[in-house]
Amino acid sequence: MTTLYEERFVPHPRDYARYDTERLREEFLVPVLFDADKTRLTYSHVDRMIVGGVMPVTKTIELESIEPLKAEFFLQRRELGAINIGGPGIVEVDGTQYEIDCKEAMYIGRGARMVKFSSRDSAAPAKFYLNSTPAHRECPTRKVGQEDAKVLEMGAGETCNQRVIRQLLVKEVVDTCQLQMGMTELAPGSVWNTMPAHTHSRRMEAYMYFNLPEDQAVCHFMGPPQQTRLIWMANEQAVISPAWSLHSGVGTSNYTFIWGMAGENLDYTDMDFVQPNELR
Ligand SMILES: O=C(O)C(=O)C[C@H](O)C(=O)CO
Ligand SMILES: [Zn+2]
Repeated sequence: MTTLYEERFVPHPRDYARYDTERLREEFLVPVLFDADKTRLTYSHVDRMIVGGVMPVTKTIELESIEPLKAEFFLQRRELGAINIGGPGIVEVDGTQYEIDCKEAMYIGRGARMVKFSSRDSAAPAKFYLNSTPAHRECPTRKVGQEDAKVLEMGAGETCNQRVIRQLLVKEVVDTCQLQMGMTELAPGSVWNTMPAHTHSRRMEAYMYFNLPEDQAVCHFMGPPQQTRLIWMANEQAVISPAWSLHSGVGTSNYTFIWGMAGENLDYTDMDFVQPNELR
């Protein structure tokens, strides 16, 4: 088996408030994304986003449909974003090859039948982080490099949240149905992401932390702003944030993360902010 998957359902915020540490992790944390020569997928019923990873080492990995999709091929009714966080890689879509280096993205539109992932060098394998959502129309497949990103400078050293947001798959850069993705890099010495925190009940979100030293951790905050909980996360793990939850984190060291969203609109700026002194 090249593809391993699991299915997650939608927790209610009233039930969430009673979860213990283990249950919180079972429902929201995606602990393993990358496995040599495998595709790992988590099908969340939160806006039906699939969060996953492909790490081709010794072979080319084809994106396979999974049983819950009941589809002839993976992208029959879906769109896909893939961001490489490893060594140089190649994404092939219906016979066309795209060279995807570290921190570069691919958007693959609905209807693409054959998607393949490979690495240039098995000693430095590519690691493609995937987000996929249902799509109602076909948008053109294209590569999105760092130079194409819309860049936002956020935060300040004084509040330990200085960071650069690179919006890769957003409506100003690429045409998508509902998927948005990008990458946020913290400045050295800054540890807080997404602070001040926000919610956006119009969209769910998934975060994937990387470039975090193996012996360090990110403490990820979630929940309604008046009832927050935390999940301790390691390098290259993801977390699912339902539309009722905020999503913010603090690291014991420097890190970068990829965010991906799906839902009602494609308006990145549509957020309801919560100031730090309002959180509970
Ligand atoms: O550091 C940040 O702030 C973010 O990266 C915020 C995310 O992009 C986000 O939550 C978008 O809704
Ligand atoms: Zn958000």
